[in-house]
Amino acid sequence: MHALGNNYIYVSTFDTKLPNVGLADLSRVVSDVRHGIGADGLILIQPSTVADVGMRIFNADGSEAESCGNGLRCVAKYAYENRLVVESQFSIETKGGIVQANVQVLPNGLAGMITIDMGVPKFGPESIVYTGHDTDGDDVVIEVDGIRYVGSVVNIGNPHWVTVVDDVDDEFVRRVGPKVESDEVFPERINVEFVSVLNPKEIDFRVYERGSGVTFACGTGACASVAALIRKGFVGDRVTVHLLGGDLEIEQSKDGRILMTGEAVTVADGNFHWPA
Ligand SMILES: N[C@H](CCC[C@H](N)C(=O)O)C(=O)O
Repeated sequence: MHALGNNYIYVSTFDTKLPNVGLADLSRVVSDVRHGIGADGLILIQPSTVADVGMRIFNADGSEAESCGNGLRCVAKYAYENRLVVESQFSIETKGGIVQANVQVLPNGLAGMITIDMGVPKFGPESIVYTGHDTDGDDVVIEVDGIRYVGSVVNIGNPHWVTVVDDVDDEFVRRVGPKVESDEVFPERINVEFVSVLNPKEIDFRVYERGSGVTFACGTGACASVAALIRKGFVGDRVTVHLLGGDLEIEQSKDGRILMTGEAVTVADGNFHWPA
């Protein structure tokens, strides 16, 4: 499945037995377009004792993340269409907390747009694992090639560093993104977002994801970016985020919750033959 081109291999443990391998290895193999299938990572859809369904997400490098916005919308679509849940509104457990899904049901009974209530984000270096000292409120300064860049730190289940740029330039994202992602002040690494404010209701967005690199879209990154920009007064409380793969609608509720609405697409289903 994919959401705005951010694709993962989804395995439901409700009806599939996982091969007897480490999940990090499984994610690395299935994500490899030459030796596996090709994706930004692996997502497990599994039973939960504290929510209607559970999700675990592994990046292409095998690292496990706390949450995944695009993944949550695809999990919600799968859970609804495969009758893992009975209602169109239900809860999903992630390592980063429990979120609420709301599935738009189309006339044909399939899932349309999906809204995930991502909860209230936390802000600033104290909300993540950070070992540096170059901070200013929510912001953390990272030096790359002798230039100091300021970014807002947001924890929306997983960690993000959001920097405002005049123009989201691909070369800049690919050059600066990995150096921030793996800077020593972030022992657990971090997702890196580059945003350009077009007007109070629209931003351009690019991402260098922790563990997957440049992806077409990052749902948690879009949520983190809008939350950070609202705090700075740069945008209103309803923003269209223009990502490489398409648009997400992000809204902050009166009580500070971040709501993300967007697509989820099923590409194929079948059996993966683990190498002997
Ligand atoms: N790379 C992220 C996980 C995937 C997030 C992204 N694909 C999304 O849609 O939120 C991390 O290590 O926290």
